[in-house]
Amino acid sequence: MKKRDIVEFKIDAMEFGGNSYGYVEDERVDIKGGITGQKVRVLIKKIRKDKIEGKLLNVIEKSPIEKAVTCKYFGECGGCSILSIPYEEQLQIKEGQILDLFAEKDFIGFKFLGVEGSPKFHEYRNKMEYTFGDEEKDGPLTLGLHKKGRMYDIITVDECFLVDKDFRKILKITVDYFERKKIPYYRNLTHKGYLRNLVVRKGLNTGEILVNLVTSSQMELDLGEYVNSILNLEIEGKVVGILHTLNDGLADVVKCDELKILYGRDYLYENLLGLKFKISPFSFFQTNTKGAERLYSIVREFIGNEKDKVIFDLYSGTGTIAQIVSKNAKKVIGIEIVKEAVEAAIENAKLNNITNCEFIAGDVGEKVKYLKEKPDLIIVDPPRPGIHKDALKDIVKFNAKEILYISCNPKTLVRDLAEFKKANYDIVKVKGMDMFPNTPHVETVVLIEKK
Ligand SMILES: C[S@@+](CC[C@H](N)C(=O)[O-])C[C@H]1O[C@@H](n2cnc3c(N)ncnc32)[C@H](O)[C@@H]1O
Repeated sequence: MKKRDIVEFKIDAMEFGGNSYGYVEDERVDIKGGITGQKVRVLIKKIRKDKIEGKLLNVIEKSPIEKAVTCKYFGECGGCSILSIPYEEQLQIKEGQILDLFAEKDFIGFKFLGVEGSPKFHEYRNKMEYTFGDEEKDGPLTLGLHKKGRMYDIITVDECFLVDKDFRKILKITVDYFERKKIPYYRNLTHKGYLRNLVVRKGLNTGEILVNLVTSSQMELDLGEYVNSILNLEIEGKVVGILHTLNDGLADVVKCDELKILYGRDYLYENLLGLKFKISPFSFFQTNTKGAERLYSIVREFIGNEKDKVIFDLYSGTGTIAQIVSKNAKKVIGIEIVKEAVEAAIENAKLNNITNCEFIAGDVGEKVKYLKEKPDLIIVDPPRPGIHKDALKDIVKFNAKEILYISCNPKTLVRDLAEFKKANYDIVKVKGMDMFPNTPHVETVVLIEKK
């Protein structure tokens, strides 16, 4: 086998995160995407001593496990890559992936409670970040998701069932409006153009919707007519704010240079487990509301009913977990790097009449070592890269009896658990919660205890 060869093989197994592999003449080839049992055509991209990497060109034969009904964009769109696998089997695959990763580190003797399915399998997302573009050179304006494996081609996904009807209607009216006006989209190659993203957020329990149009500052456009078209839409929810974010950053990510409120307010409210949360446009909030209610209930179950604990909530976002566990606590201290999320957390605690939570803005790696309290329980919920090794060293120094680790990446989770094990922590309980049906991702909750 050599670089640029095109090979065909059957996929042997899928790994956590969406990669899979198969064998060509006893040599393992790793690819992005793919489902166990599919016969695929693959372009060999890299041959290294320890690894051969290929690019999936197309699926020649479906896998026998692909029995579920898919959507019209399946196979072309980069989202929902395992939609064709029946949901029960998706959960089994995720369970196997978590257990494999734990086994690779020789973790044994813990209670594994399986992977719980999301209460909603379709229309579960409360936030979508759509991109403006086109599907073919100089074709009509599109607004939606990236085509699979293509950086610059965008498919309009106005029939996508990851979100509810309101999202689909807002997307459709937006793309039609700007196509009619012939407004150019921002091209990432030349950095010229205006329309960049449309971010829609909805409180699934309150019905409140926030629409955020993200553009460059290369044009000055009167957006009054667009705002009215959104406000006149017949939808189930209620649009509480229409925002205009200016972003002249070169990277293809939503970043805010300036935020203008075109209508209403720049936040929405969501209710979760009897608490009210104010969510600002750029703060982290779990994207599967019904799944988040289950995830946080698992957190409550894992920490038990013992009262008067001192709890740290590290990587606290808008303070959801801190407030949910506050009933069991004498005091909760949250640390979060996004300043506006901390401001929202403080406001949220006031809104919920919670007086025993304190939130600190900053990097866990810098702030945690200065905390004076002695925690009984430390909750960590880091982003995908996991806990920075220096922060982990400082966390361990607190000698807390229990640590509850919530992770959206079981690979970095097991890496960090191995460090906690070295510091004399034992894994007690593990449970997966599927916050992301039809995608290769899964959330894992782990309780560890000091020996
Ligand atoms: C997976 S989210 C968890 C948020 C929150 N626990 C929740 O359930 O909504 C991870 C959070 O960590 C924050 N974060 C990322 N790196 C950080 C760091 N070095 N220090 C503090 N917070 C960080 C992110 O902004 C994000 O809000």
